[in-house]
Amino acid sequence: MDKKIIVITGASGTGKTTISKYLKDTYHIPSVITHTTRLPREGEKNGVDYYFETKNSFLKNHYLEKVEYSGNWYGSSEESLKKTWEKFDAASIVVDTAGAISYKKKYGKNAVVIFLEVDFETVTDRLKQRGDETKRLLSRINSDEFKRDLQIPRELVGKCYKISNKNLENTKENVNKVLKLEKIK
Ligand SMILES: Nc1ncnc2c1ncn2[C@@H]1O[C@H](COP(=O)(O)OP(=O)(O)OP(=O)(O)O)[C@@H](O)[C@H]1O
Ligand SMILES: Nc1nc2c(ncn2[C@@H]2O[C@H](COP(=O)(O)O)[C@@H](O)[C@H]2O)c(=O)[nH]1
Repeated sequence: MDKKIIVITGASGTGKTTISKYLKDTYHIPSVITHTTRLPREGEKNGVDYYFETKNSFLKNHYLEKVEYSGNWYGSSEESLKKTWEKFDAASIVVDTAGAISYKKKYGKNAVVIFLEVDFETVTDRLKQRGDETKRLLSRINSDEFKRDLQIPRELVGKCYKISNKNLENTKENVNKVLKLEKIK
């Protein structure tokens, strides 16, 4: 079987991490952990949610792609994906749309891109409820990256699955359908 990377993308707060956890809990599809210079949120653990880096340590790693998002750096390594593929046929990764474009370009049909769509008001409410600190939340929802990621970028039009994440149960059903169509599960 071809190795697959399920690339979960969309604006901050659209539910990407929630869906990657669903894939892990329900289908045992592991998530590739990425690196960030952002400080951990309450409850986040190094090596589980992210590899938390300083600006200096971030620069020492080699990345397949890296981005600046709302004032912090994020990057993912090819080595982590290859290590995961040694043990599993499919893995997931949570990235912004710039990252999703990079994965699609590099892995073609082996990159199954899921774009999660939620309207601006709902996503803002969800970020508040998640406990994001007000100053950071405002700076994030006003960032160019956040606004950009509310829509599918032209590079991914016709090359990704768009799923509305209004209702989580419906979203999971739609994700199940993608896994079947792509012969992942
Ligand atoms: N369908 C849904 N209905 C209501 N709440 C949801 C739904 N999906 C996710 N959430 C909640 O919305 C919040 C944001 O979800 P999540 O952290 O998964 O988003 P994200 O896209 O990974 O965000 P970020 O890019 O900022 O890391 C979480 O508190 C999550 O529990
Ligand atoms: N292109 C990449 N985007 C990444 C990576 N790791 C996370 N992300 C995305 O950044 C924003 C902000 O994340 P947050 O955890 O601070 O809310 C979000 O869209 C993530 O999906 C990465 O390695 N590359």
